[in-house]
Amino acid sequence: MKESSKSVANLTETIHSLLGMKATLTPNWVDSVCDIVKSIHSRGSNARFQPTKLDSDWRSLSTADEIDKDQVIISKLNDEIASLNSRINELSLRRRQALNEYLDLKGNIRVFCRMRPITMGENLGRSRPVAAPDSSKVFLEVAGSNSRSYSFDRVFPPGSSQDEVFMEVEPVIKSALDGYNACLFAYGQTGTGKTFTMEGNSDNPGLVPRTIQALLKRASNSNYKYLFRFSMLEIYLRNLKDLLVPQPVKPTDPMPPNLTIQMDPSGGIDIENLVAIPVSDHNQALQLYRLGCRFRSTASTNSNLNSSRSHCLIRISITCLNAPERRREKNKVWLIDLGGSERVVKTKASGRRLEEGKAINLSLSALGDVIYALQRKKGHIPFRNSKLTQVLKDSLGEDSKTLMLVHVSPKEEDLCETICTLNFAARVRSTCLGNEDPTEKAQKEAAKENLQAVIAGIECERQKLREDMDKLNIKLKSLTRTDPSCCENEYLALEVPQVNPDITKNKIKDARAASSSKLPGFMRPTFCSQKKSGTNQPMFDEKQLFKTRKRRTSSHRARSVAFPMKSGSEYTSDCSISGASCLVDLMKSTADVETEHSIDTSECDIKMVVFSEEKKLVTSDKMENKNYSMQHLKVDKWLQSRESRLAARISNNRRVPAVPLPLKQKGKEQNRAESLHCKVDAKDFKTTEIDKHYSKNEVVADEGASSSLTVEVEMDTAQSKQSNSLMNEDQMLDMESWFDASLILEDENYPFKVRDDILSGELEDFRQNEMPALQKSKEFIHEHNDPEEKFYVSDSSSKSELYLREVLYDMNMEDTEGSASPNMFKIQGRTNHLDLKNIRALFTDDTIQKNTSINTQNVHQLEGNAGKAGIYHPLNEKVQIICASALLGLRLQSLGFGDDFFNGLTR
Ligand SMILES: Nc1ncnc2c1ncn2[C@@H]1O[C@H](COP(=O)(O)OP(=O)(O)OP(=O)(O)O)[C@@H](O)[C@H]1O
Repeated sequence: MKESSKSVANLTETIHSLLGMKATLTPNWVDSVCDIVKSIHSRGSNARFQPTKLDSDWRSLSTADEIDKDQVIISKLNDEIASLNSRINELSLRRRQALNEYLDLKGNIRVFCRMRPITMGENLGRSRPVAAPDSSKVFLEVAGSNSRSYSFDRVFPPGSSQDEVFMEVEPVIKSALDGYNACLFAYGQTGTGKTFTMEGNSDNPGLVPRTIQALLKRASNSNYKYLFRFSMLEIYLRNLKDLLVPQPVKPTDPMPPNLTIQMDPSGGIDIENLVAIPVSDHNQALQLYRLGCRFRSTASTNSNLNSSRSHCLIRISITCLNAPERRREKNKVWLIDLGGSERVVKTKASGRRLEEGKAINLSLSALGDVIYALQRKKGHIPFRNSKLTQVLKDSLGEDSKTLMLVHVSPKEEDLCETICTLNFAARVRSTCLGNEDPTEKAQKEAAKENLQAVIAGIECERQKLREDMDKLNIKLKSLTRTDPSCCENEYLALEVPQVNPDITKNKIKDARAASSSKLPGFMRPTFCSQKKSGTNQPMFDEKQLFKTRKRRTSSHRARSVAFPMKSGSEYTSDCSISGASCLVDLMKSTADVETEHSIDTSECDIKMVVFSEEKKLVTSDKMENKNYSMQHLKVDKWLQSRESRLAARISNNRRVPAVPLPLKQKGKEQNRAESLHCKVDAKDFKTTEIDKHYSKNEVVADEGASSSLTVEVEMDTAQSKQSNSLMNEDQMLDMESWFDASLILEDENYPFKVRDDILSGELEDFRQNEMPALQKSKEFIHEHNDPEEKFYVSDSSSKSELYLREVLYDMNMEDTEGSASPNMFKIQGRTNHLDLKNIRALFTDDTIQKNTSINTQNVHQLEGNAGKAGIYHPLNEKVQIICASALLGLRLQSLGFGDDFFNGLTR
């Protein structure tokens, strides 16, 4: 049965292949096929093959009526679709070649000129200095005999519409779909309509929305699947800024990372950290574009109330694999709204405006040089002269299409700027009126027209074939009851990369780590420099991205003030500045009017656009993000509490290191200690801490030796080494945490009481994390407790003694080489900087210093008050000598103690 099902499954394929060889069919073969079919029917298989005669070709099939008619039709349809498909591909290839030839004839670098109309309220002046006598010439009327005319690939007079402009641009867009890199520039004096051409308005959309629409529409009509990714950045004062990353609003807001230009081995340019968002829908792309526009650096100038102070670059990356008509699998289209060129002599700009103007002019000049060099096919192309040309290096070469839309003002007062602009355009185009040979020009025109006709013919034929294919697909669908597009093997299953902030963040982090790890230490960025440059911030800060930043409401805007600029400045126009920046700016030069960088855009806006069509993904990712966030929250919480604890300690003037209790407390506390040795999770944390300390130092208050005032330190090197070898890294860490927590304060009734405020926050952490480890270490200490290795201190052990004990303790921790370490110093080899800091703090603490200064005078004073709680007991001379020697030997100074302390001990 299994075998028969298999043969049924294979039958279709077998028959198809046999039908494909119908020319060589023999009656015997036909009979054998019919037998197979019959045998299948007789076995009751669910195959529905009803061979019938379809056309004359099949009359030879004696049992044709048993062949499934549907299957034959389906196979025929598939064949026809496949042949149509290959024909369309062939035509596409021919069209690409023809288009490329056409664009070559037109010039890979083409220059258009658009003249801005006179806007409402503008004074035209006495005469009209700029005129467009035909569609390729601009005539400039200058006083005297200096009138000039300039030639362009196309001139758009003042009344021309956005549609007309786009029609001329469209071949470049088609070329971009064919796999060529393309650049579209809007160049011109400030206020001449560059942004209008590129962006347009709701009634007259500009080149950017039209280009996006055209690309998406054409791609949807293609046989292949395209992936588009949208990026937007600006070059402001020689810095690259990603416009799709939320920009800081307040000075305290984190800076987005700086973008850097990278060149891959194949010469391709990549902008590191630049966000590229996959777009599949026109509206989605437009929303991103609008969001990016809101982050642009703009300011009010004399010439334009809303002047762009940077170059705005939109990059549409196109990926399409295996399409034969494409030049390369990945290419990009750049749509660039250049900053307005300015004449500083005229604008009299100063301060930031001057800087901005200078930066814009320099990069425009660099761009002109590059295009000029490319036109002249020079050996050296000066790409490195500006960030703009560096970014566009791989999109401005021979194999790319470049279109520059030069904008001029119709006003007489702008004549100088217009001349500059037209000269720039002429240089870029490398041709002026009169330079071209008329015969050559006519031939070129004829060839262009011919190619245009070829392209139109191909497109028409392709369209017809496409329609036929669509019809066949519908028919096939009705027969197979499946979506033929799914079966179309020509379509590539392009996996659209999802924007995962975590991945992006990690990628950037890794990349940074990798790049910085290659550098020697002194060249690596410090924390401060990173913070300054913003590189320490993740590109997609999770908190930032998912947190709704408060939008500036209209009331907030209303609080912005409008004030006139100082006379004499170029900013005679009123400038709206937010209240926050107002005072600062008034104090500065008025020329330094705040450039508006980021307005009214929240991260949520971007998120909404990016994830609008990927809600499912977000939902599933959310869980991961949540877990991730929770983990981070835990760590953050821990770090915060730790920081606050440290801060509290540092600011606390009454801080003393942990010391064992004086004799009079001994009995009570020893009992507590004993009870806690058995019960580690006791509720009384204070006692636990104290007990821990006892355990740590193995200090035993000896009642019998209460008046001896002797500290005996017995050192057993062998034992010590053994102990050290037994203490593992975890235990060391636990001990460190534990020491960190063991701060106690003086109190009248309970002289060495654990500070509740410090420890309360730690209690839970301690119970959960440190207690088990502590218990382990305690057990360890008890296990290795040798009575001979104990510190013997008097009942009335003073703070001084105990302080020295602390010093010795820390010293021994520092002295990893020291062979004379007592067994009790089990954390040898690890520097406990926190404890060290605590001890240092003693010496800077007035109150404590008074009591703990170890000099003879103080010792005598303290001796007199030995019986009183809270007063240090004088030290025995012997102890002083031992300790001083030990301190000396163990490089006290390397611990950071000053000479005062050292002298005090040795005196
Ligand atoms: N072709 C046009 N039709 C109608 N209005 C136009 C046209 N060109 C420009 N404008 C208007 O002129 C003004 C200035 O234009 P726009 O802001 O686009 O200049 P710009 O060259 O981008 O200036 P900048 O370089 O300072 O940013 C705008 O109000 C715009 O609407």
